[in-house]
Amino acid sequence: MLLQEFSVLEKQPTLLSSQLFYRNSVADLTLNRVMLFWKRVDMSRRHARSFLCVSKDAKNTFLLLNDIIVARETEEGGQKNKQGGKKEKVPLHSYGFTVSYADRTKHHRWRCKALMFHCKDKSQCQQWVQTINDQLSLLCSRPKRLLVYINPYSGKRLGKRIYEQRVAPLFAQASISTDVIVTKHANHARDHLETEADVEQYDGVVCVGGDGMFSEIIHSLLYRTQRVSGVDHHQYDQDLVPCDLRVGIIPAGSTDCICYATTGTNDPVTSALHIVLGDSQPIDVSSVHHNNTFLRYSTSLLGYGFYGDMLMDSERKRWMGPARYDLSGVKMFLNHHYYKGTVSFLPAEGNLEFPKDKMGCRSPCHICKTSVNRLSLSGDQVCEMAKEKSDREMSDDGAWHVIRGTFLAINAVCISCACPRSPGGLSPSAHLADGTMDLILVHRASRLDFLRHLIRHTNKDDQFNLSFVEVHRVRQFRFAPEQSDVTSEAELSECSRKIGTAQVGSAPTGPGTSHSSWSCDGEILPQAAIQVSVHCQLVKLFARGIEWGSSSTHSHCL
Ligand SMILES: Nc1ncnc2c1ncn2[C@@H]1O[C@H](COP(=O)(O)OP(=O)(O)OP(=O)(O)O)[C@@H](O)[C@H]1O
Ligand SMILES: CCCCCCCCCCCCC/C=C/[C@@H](O)[C@H](CO)NC(C)=O
Ligand SMILES: [Ca+2]
Repeated sequence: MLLQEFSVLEKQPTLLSSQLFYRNSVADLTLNRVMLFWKRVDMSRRHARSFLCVSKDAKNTFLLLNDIIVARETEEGGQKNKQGGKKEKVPLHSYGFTVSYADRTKHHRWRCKALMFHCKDKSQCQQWVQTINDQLSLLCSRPKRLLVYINPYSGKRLGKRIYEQRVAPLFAQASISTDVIVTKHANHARDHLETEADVEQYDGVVCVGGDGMFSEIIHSLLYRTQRVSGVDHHQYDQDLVPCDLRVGIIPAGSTDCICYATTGTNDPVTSALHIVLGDSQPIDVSSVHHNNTFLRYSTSLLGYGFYGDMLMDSERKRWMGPARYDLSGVKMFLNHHYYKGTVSFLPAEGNLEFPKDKMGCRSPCHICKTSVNRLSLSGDQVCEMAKEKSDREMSDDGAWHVIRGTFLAINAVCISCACPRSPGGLSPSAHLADGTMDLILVHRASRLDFLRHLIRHTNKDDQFNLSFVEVHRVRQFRFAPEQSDVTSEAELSECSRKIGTAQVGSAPTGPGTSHSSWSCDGEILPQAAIQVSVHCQLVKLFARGIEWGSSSTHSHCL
């Protein structure tokens, strides 16, 4: 924070101010509506001198109220600090209080830290604790009650331990009450949330697991929201109603790309702190239809060809944990299958950036801020947008682009899909909440070229700057696989066995057949012919997007 900004915030009306002890020195501590700040007093001078003006180490002189978790009275004789440090000496007074706060550390990770102040008597100490906590209770975006689902089999099967050891203590510290359900089978969370849970009593739902668990949660929340609002999600062109309840993700899965792309890391403590502080980040969701039947929602990767085949192969290796993706990835790379089909898409119009621009989505993102959710618009604005939409569709073939080709991969992402394996993600400059998705078409190419493309996901080179790769920012797309005349009964029954849901008459999909299958956030879709439409800001997360800079940026440093 700049000194000028600090000076503005400092001038807010004072709520409480006293002289007390901080780090064995006398300090003037002040609380106003936006921050807690302190100035060390130089006792050797007649007039108190501001620590801010004289110290070379001007760190830790203020905390924004938004970053404070809680204030508590400290036990007599000092308290071990949270990082396992030494007991702080209590020099003159045995009464003290601790202020816990969220501190930004390297690589977008946050940690819970604590500051200790010592008071002259117990009543002063109590007054400080009470006043700080009263102010915190006015921050109404902070959750008080959460419903938590833990998938004990996600990723390396550490979900339960991660929650109990690293997350639950933070929730307890912030006085958040929780109902915790450890799932017993796939879709347990989805069914419970949809039919049994009394969602009205919660301020949010937390899933401990990976992208698949997040997908379960948002499916039930979105089903419920559309049902309550009388919206039929089977209608492809229907505007969907956004879900009010926020979702928190404690990463414990194999990919964790929703968490990584919305917080900048896959760190459980960071996610827990975003939840505790009540952050809110909307994200786009796409709906996938086959004819006029709704299939699924997607927030991360909708992938046909390479990723679809890889996902289908990796499902049989789930017991291997995250390594299953590496093995299946290598296998599919060596198989080098390509698939014929026709992709049609409606490009995103308006004042938008493009996927090849180097500007990513960084918080606070002006692109996402100005991309409004339809339901937050006035009646006139809705009419205007509806007219634009119908004009666009009337001029139909002019607006829709059609590409017939042979593809190694077709990927559609609403967000960057950054994850530990690919820190930039499948589309590094995709926006979290701009109402568009990036459609990446990887045309037939040699193995070596495809390898170059894949490797560029893992480094800073541009994976789109290759002649066989094209990328478009779109609002809708359709895919039709080329009809195969080699479909045999054996292929059909193999397909039904693999996905369990194949309809009689649908073409077989997957490696070794003429059609691939779509992986939709880790689930295999039963049909290859799909229509996809993006819905702007349909779901909200306890996150704040990726902030500028990856190194330590203490909010309390001047
Ligand atoms: N108790 C359970 N037993 C078996 N499967 C479960 C259980 N609970 C949830 N699932 C299913 O497990 C699937 C995968 O879980 P999850 O996404 O948490 O982990 P992952 O696949 O390791 O991670 P990622 O999706 O990030 O790659 C989910 O789609 C979910 O439906
Ligand atoms: C030879 C090196 C190749 C490295 C290629 C790395 C590319 C990794 C990109 C992964 C993006 C993952 C997007 C997220 C998808 C999830 O929905 C899904 C289910 O969890 N996970 C996967 C792996 O499909
Ligand atoms: Ca988007």
